[in-house]
Amino acid sequence: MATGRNAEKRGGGTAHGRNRLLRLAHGHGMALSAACGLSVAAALCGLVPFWGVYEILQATTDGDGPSDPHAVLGWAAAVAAALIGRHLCAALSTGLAHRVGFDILHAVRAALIAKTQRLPLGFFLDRPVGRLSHVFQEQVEILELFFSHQLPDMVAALMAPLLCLTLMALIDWRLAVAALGILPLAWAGNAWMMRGHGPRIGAYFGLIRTINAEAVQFIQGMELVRSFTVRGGAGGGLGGRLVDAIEAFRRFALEWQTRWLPGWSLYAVGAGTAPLFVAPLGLWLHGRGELEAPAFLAALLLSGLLGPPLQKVTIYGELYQRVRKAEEAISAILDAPEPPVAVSGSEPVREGRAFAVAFDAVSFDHGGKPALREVSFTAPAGGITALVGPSGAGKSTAAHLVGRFWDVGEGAIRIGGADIRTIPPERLKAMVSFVFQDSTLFNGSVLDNLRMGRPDADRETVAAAARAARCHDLIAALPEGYDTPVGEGGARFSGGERQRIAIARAILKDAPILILDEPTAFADAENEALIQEALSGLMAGRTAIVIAHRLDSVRHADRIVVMEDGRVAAAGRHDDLMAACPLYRDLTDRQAEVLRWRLPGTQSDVRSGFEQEA
Ligand SMILES: Nc1ncnc2c1ncn2[C@@H]1O[C@H](COP(=O)(O)OP(=O)(O)OP(=O)(O)O)[C@@H](O)[C@H]1O
Repeated sequence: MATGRNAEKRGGGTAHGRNRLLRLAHGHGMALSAACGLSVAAALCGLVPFWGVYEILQATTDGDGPSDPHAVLGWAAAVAAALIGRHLCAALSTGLAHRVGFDILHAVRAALIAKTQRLPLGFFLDRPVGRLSHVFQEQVEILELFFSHQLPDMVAALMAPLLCLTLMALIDWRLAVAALGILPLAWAGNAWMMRGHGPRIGAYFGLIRTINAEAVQFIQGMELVRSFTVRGGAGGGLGGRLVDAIEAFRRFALEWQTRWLPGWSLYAVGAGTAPLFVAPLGLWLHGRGELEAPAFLAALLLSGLLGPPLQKVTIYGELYQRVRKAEEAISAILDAPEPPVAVSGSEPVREGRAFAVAFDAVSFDHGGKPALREVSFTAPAGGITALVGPSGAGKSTAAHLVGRFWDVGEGAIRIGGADIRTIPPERLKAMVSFVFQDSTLFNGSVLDNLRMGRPDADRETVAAAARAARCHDLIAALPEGYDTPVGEGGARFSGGERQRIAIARAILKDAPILILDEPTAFADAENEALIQEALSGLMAGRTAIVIAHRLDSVRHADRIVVMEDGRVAAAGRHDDLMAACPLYRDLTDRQAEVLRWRLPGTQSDVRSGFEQEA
């Protein structure tokens, strides 16, 4: 059975990522420990004034005056130092933790970027952009927030109640025990609040991912949205889905808050009511002469300090669950299986200017749905091979497999005799160039975009490639020439102009194999002629696989492979196929019909196509 993308699931998993938080912290252990220690020190300093006041009261209410004036002064100084020390420690802790947080933020983003360059391109075709950008942005920031803020605060919030109880026990252990009376109520509130919390956090992130994915589609499809404003039309659909996603999130958040509130209220009341347990016992002990007034007062004040850190502990516990989910999403990318490189099993690549590309009984499924079945054909070295066939026949899938967007399920694709799975990914990347129907340009100058093909190319070489791709004049006429910014996604250029720049990029890259996916699909007549000229320059001496819907553009190809339903129906030259392949004849007839219906002047006549000398 062809396995295709299913193999990805088997090889994946997040086993390596289980302790990723710990691994991320590794190397920052000293700084993180210092940040947490300083945070605890700040909490301790916050308690010193209470203890100091207690000591001072003890010393001054004993008799006619302070029994030990030096001790009183000493405690006053300690209180003052603690007030300053508390803020100093907190500031140092924050500073240290932020350094670690931003280091980790940087390291995770760098790891994600490096990983995404090693992942097969199919990984990105299979996932919505919004979902991936949510991981790169928000979820990485959740980790940064955790290390910068939450971890030191959480440690301090856990330690503060223990310190409080210790001081109370030093005053009178019975009062400390009484303060523990808050625990049953707080525990019950916490348990109530946390019911079903794990799945809800998962649902929370799921809804945010949906909003991101819909927002990206909505903005990218704005032209469509504006053109179809009719109620229930495609535009209404895109906008409507985003509105629905936002509304679903609002409903979810409100429902979650409603469920969470009673438990939280119970917990907050429970955690904050220690004085109610301490006061009656203290009064009773004081009445029996077993507890002095200053000690009673200090214990009462200390018990009042138990509530806020305990409330923080719960909030941080909830935030920690979000951190775990974010870490899981990041790990799912970092631990995703990379295309394996087999070390043996085929001939080595036979060096040469051009390489033949051979499909050998290739089968492939898209997530269980068969897309290619035992496809075999050879694209001859240095020649043009056209893939034609009805929509959904598997042409794009076959072309993508040459670049290992996904790995074949069964069979093999060979370049120059070598199974592409044995070719190191960097080498394969250098061997194959793609030009798609609608090429993307990246924010940056025209020069930056062209140099993606060859980063070390000098300006003269870049200009020569642009001349060959018929876009030099267009670029030279721009206000800053080759240094002109292209605008977001190349917005400054028409579709046809973008295609010619993409072709110049491919000329610079100088890969021996070209995959062209209908590169003239969206061009007007004038641009189409220019793109054809540019492509002729690009294809010279290279092995080209061209996906073509318009058969007239490839009638001169060296080989035409007719695909139907994931299989090769026939292969040969135009004349042979016209004689022997009814499907090809039918496709050609239908196209001729379309050309007859074309409005006069809107499109070029049947073109010369990719000429054989190309
Ligand atoms: N990323 C994908 N995920 C799931 N199914 C896919 C994916 N890409 C293609 N398919 C399915 O695989 C089959 C072959 O699609 P493919 O795009 O390769 O055909 P095609 O001949 O290039 O079609 P077209 O001419 O319309 O572009 C179709 O049934 C299609 O729905």
